[in-house]
Amino acid sequence: MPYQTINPFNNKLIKEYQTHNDKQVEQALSTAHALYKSDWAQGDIKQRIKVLHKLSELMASRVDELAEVVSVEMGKLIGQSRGEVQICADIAKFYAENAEEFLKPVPYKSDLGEAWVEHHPIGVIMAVEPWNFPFYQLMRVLAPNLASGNSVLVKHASIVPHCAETFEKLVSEAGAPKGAYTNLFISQDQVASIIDDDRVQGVALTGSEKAGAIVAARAAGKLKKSTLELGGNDVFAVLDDADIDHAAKAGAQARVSNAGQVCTAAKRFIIHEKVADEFLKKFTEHFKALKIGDPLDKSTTLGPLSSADAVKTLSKQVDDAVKHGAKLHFGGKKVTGNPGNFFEPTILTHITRDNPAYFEEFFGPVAQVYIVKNDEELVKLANDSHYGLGGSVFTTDLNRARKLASQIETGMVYVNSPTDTAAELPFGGVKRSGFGRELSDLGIKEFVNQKLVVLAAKS
Ligand SMILES: NC(=O)C1=CN([C@@H]2O[C@H](COP(=O)(O)OP(=O)(O)OC[C@H]3O[C@@H](n4cnc5c(N)ncnc54)[C@H](OP(=O)(O)O)[C@@H]3O)[C@@H](O)[C@H]2O)C=CC1
Ligand SMILES: CCCCCC(=O)O
Repeated sequence: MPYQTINPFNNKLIKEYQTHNDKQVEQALSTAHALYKSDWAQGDIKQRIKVLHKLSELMASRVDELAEVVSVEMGKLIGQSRGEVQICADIAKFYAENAEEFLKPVPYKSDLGEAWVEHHPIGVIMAVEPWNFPFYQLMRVLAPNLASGNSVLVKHASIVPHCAETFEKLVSEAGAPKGAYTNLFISQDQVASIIDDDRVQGVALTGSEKAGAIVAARAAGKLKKSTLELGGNDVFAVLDDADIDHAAKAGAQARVSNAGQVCTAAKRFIIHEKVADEFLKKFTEHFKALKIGDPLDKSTTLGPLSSADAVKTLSKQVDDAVKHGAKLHFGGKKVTGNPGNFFEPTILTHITRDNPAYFEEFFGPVAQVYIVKNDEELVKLANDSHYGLGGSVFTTDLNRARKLASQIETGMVYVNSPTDTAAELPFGGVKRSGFGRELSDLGIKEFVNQKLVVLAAKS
């Protein structure tokens, strides 16, 4: 796949980027490994924390400029791109302020003697990242690993090379030495060869199940740990005692944010039968009010999908769903007469379990609406999924919410809010949504050696 910047708003090719050859890859690997062996990685964490503070300041001071790079390259609304840049600054700051605490030795009580667990970097980490949050996905893997002393090589998605190059420059400008973070415009075969290399000790991927399965299998074949954050088919549950105005507005936003291209977007709307008509009416009104347009125009409320292929995939999914009996309550088609990758906000109802759509993730502004009689039916439907990433429950009864949150088989559940993300909270899922956690104290420990040391009581 060529590394190209194509503006999804008008499908104009802006720039094609030169790929890296095997010699350049070896140079990057060798530099990253040498840095891991140096005092930079093995020595005082304070030198690394200083870089994260600077990186946070740099991103926070360039929100508008960096946000435009995102919106032009993958079509995110400019306001949402600004939010993405800001959370990147927050993540860098969070690890700058907390990594030392997370990685300090942990004492263990033992009859064997004085015991503690130390946290050491393990080497070069290969990261493979997607286009939908082109800076956030990079910061999510860089910040904890730079703090712990691991060197990071990244293969970013081939449709966001400007974001990839820009982020690498920011890390360098923040004072990170060469080798701490290296962006590689490489092929999938080159990724495989890098994973095979003994200097690489871990692999992190965010993306599709298909990519995750291939990359994690390659890593496992070399006995290397991987973390995967893959697709999701998150429920947005609305109980009979919920604030319907709030749920309908939050639900519409949760489905169409980033044009629906979010792994933790609300995708399956499971509504209690007592409030289904009211919810669907208000939810549909919000979809009708959406305004497609240039992501750089702040009056736009629904941007383009990331690529023409993404529109083709989504269009086929919707057509197939209807062919298998789903009812098209609203929308359903690619927007015509526009050079951009626009798809109508769409609502599908009456999806039965034998419809392929029932188990499919729709990575675009397409909502599936289901109606249930009670909480038991809700949980059964919510958990009848190959995925298990996030999910949300809207209700005024928090005890009922707590019970449901514990019963829903995902990595994250939010009550009275769509699934979100924050530096201090773990992020990740189960089942085919992947494994491992990013962010928070959990994210920094995925790729460290948690080494036990015991001073034996009896010599
Ligand atoms: N969890 C998440 O946040 C995301 C999930 N997705 C899921 O993925 C689906 C498709 O989106 P898409 O962008 O095509 O996702 P992909 O999984 O194809 O791409 C994600 C990243 O993986 C790389 N990649 C893909 N296959 C391989 C491979 N065999 N070896 C090494 N690297 C590989 C891609 O490179 P390249 O770009 O060069 O193909 C990209 O950098 C979406 O519908 C959604 O379900 C997508 C984006 C984010
Ligand atoms: C809100 C941001 C979540 C990003 C999750 C993803 O699509 O990878």
